[in-house]
Amino acid sequence: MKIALIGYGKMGHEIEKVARERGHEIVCIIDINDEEKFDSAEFKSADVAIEFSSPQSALRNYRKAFAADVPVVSGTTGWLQHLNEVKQLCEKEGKTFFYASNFSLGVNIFFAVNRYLAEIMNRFPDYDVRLEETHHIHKLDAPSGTAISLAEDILARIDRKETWVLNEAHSPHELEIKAFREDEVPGIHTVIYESEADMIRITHDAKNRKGFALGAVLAAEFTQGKKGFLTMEDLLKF
Ligand SMILES: NC(=O)C1=CN([C@@H]2O[C@H](COP(=O)(O)OP(=O)(O)OC[C@H]3O[C@@H](n4cnc5c(N)ncnc54)[C@H](O)[C@@H]3O)[C@@H](O)[C@H]2O)C=CC1
Ligand SMILES: O=C(O)C1=N[C@H](C(=O)O)C[C@H](O)C1
Repeated sequence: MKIALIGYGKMGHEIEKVARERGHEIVCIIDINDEEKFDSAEFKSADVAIEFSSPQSALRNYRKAFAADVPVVSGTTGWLQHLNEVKQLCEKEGKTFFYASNFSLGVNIFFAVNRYLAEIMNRFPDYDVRLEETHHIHKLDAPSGTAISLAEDILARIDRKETWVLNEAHSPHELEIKAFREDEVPGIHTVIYESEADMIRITHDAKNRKGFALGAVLAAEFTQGKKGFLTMEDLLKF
């Protein structure tokens, strides 16, 4: 496949490696201040663009890629206030867009375990639930996109929780998410259930960025011949 990269930072470099190992060609690399490249023949020749940039630039990049009729796979976090707009572009204008707050297989298995545990815990109100995430000090958004996905899955299943909050919860109906920033940590997410008697903790701890990058390239391969808004549930079928 011919792949364009939008955002050539930590993830862009990791994705380039995995994509080349899987036999793909990188036809165009667009980083900050490269906007004219969206109009280039190289970009327009791409079968798909993989976008990992910043919360502030993601939506503009999607629009630019769609205008060139290039499908987009994006892992950028912190832009979800525009989600409905992007879904509408897919539905009304037949664009292809694959989004995941976390592309790693391990995290998507962890999401399934989180959903199952939340279903059980809905019947046990003695347990309070909270989330913690730890990432490298360069991360621009908090809480992480992955923590928000975990929180939304919990809110959909635990009736006693109504909304998530970053930092301290002030009511039992709030689901607390604590975000820590330390050194070069690739990403740790923990869901904690605590009663007066005990504590149950489930954790996903990324050892590096390879899992995110492989998932993004698999998603790019999956977009071929497909239209609409796609997610890891479409790719992994669980
Ligand atoms: N969904 C997932 O599995 C994962 C998501 N992420 C998310 O991906 C995003 C990027 O992460 P990293 O690569 O670690 O960040 P990074 O800061 O290392 O790289 C971002 C790159 O985007 C570039 N950029 C900034 N504005 C741009 C623009 N307007 N157009 C094109 N490029 C632009 C920057 O110059 C930089 O090279 C973050 O939002 C992060 O949370 C990160 C890892 C996994
Ligand atoms: O910024 C990162 O590094 C990561 N961002 C994603 C998120 O916000 O959940 C995924 C992963 O945790 C790494």
